This record gives sequence, C-alpha cells and structure tokens, in this order.
Amino acid sequence: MRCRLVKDYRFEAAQTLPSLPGDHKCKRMHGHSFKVEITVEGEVDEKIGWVYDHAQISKAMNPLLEILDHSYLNEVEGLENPTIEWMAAWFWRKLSPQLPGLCEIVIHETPTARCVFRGEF
Ligand SMILES: Nc1nc2c(c(=O)[nH]1)N=C([C@H](O)[C@H](O)COP(=O)(O)OP(=O)(O)OP(=O)(O)O)CN2
Ligand SMILES: [Zn+2]
Repeated sequence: MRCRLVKDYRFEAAQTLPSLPGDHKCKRMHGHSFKVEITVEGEVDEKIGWVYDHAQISKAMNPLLEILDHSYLNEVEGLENPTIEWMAAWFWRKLSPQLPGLCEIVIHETPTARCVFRGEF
C-alpha cells in the first residue's frame, strides 16, 4: 500500500521583494505568518504500519525553522529574493537529501495565497 504523509509547520518572518518593479507594496518591509506543508510518499511498512516516522520530517525541518523563524528572510543565504516560489525551492534543496519520497512542498504566505512545488527545477 502506498500513502502520502503530510506534516505542517509554521514560522513568522519579515521580508521585502526587491526585484518587483516600481512602487509595488511588497518592496516595503513587511511580515507573514508562513505555513509550510511537507509531503512524502512511500510504501507503508506492513509491520509498523507507517511510511516512516513523521518525526523524521521534523528532524530535517527543525534546523531550517530555527534559521527562518523571526528572521529577515532576505538575509538568509539563498533567500535574497524570498518569493514563495524561491522559498519552496530553498526548502526542497535542503530537505530532498534527507527525506526519501519527498514529493510536494506547499508554502502558504497568507490565508489565501500559497505556492505548490513538486521538485521540477
Ligand atoms: N507569485 C507570487 N506573488 C506574490 C508573492 C510571491 O511570493 N509570489 N508575494 C507577495 C507579497 O509577499 C505580499 O506580501 C503578499 O501579500 P498580499 O498581496 O497582501 O497577499 P494577499 O493574498 O493577502 O492579497 P489579497 O489582495 O488580500 O488577496 C505578493 N505576490
Ligand atoms: Zn510578502
């Protein structure tokens, strides 16, 4: 049996989007309560009854959240232009070596706006 396992995380951070044209409001410093959904897919281990312990996802995520929470994202290496698209790619590069079956990362920036990334660079 195959399943997708999803784990959610939250962090608060400030940002500016310096590459936007003209006087776009997002060029000014502002903050978001981000939500990140990490999805892995794999075979359910028949004996244990899970794909793998979702604590393994937290183990990979916690050091990243430590960097990002209450940070100014633009100062984080690789997030100089922290759109949710580039943020999803940043998470993917950090997590894919550690999480077998990583198949989707969703970054929610506001209650109504999110980016879905499936590792297609
Ligand atoms: N494709 C993207 N579009 C936008 C991004 C992004 O990362 N990728 N980011 C932003 C800004 O970060 C902005 O701060 C988002 O806030 P806002 O425009 O207020 O978003 P809402 O969903 O709350 O907008 P409503 O107009 O209230 O629906 C902008 N775009
Ligand atoms: Zn923003």
